[in-house]
Amino acid sequence: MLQVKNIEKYYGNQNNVTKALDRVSFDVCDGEFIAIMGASGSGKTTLLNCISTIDTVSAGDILLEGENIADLPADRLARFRREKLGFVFQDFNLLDTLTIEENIGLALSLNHQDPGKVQNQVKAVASKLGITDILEKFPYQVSGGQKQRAACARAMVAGQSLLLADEPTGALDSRASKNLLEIMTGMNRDMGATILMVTHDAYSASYAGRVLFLKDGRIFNELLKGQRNRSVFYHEILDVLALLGGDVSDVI
Ligand SMILES: Nc1ncnc2c1ncn2[C@@H]1O[C@H](COP(=O)(O)OP(=O)(O)OP(=O)(O)O)[C@@H](O)[C@H]1O
Repeated sequence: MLQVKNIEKYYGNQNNVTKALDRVSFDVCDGEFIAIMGASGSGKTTLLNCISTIDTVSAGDILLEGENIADLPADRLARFRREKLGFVFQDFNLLDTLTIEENIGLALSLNHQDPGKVQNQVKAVASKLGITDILEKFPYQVSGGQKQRAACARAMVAGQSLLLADEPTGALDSRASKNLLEIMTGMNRDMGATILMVTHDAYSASYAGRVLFLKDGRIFNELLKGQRNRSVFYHEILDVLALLGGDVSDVI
């Protein structure tokens, strides 16, 4: 589904260059749940921004369902993002002036879909994520955990291929975080969502099936959960983080 091939990203100019990504390559298969971890400044957000077409790579290629995103003309980018990518951010990014229902259906409405059909699709996904009772409310009237579930619904309501999550539990307390991670696991396992999640948090990463560790812009290690349970996987993630060095308190 997603091929990241030897990508590099430099910031700055000739006198002051920061290499944020250094020959990063990996593939994501349809139906995978992958976490990307690394200390602050290791390149996680840069990687996500390049995959989400918000930023461009300095070298290398990113292919989503065989299509090279660097070749997309500017006028197709917004539509590409709406149709192929779903986003879940730390700070929810819901529009305050729209109801939860309107927020979830926004990508479909922007694609000029029939309002009746939009409503049916929104209701179907909202019911799966347990937020049917808040559809008429505005974001300020619901909890952080409910907002994030609405963001998850928005991220997959249009049948988007890939859900990109940037520190999705960052603004939630531990109970709401656990609830969201269980919802995301359900979206992955039962609804076939392919998820790429950036996180500082080993507990969040332990819900994924595979964890990629970035260090200084390069892939330092990779862990596969396989048949192990989440708690064993969590401890293995902590072991790799200890090897990664740096300020461990920063990454757990
Ligand atoms: N717009 C920019 N201009 C210049 N340098 C940048 C820019 N964005 C990021 N960088 C640099 O690129 C490197 C990678 O940054 P990035 O934000 O991707 O790291 P991160 O792993 O997401 O960190 P954090 O966990 O703190 O968000 C860092 O050295 C950072 O200072």
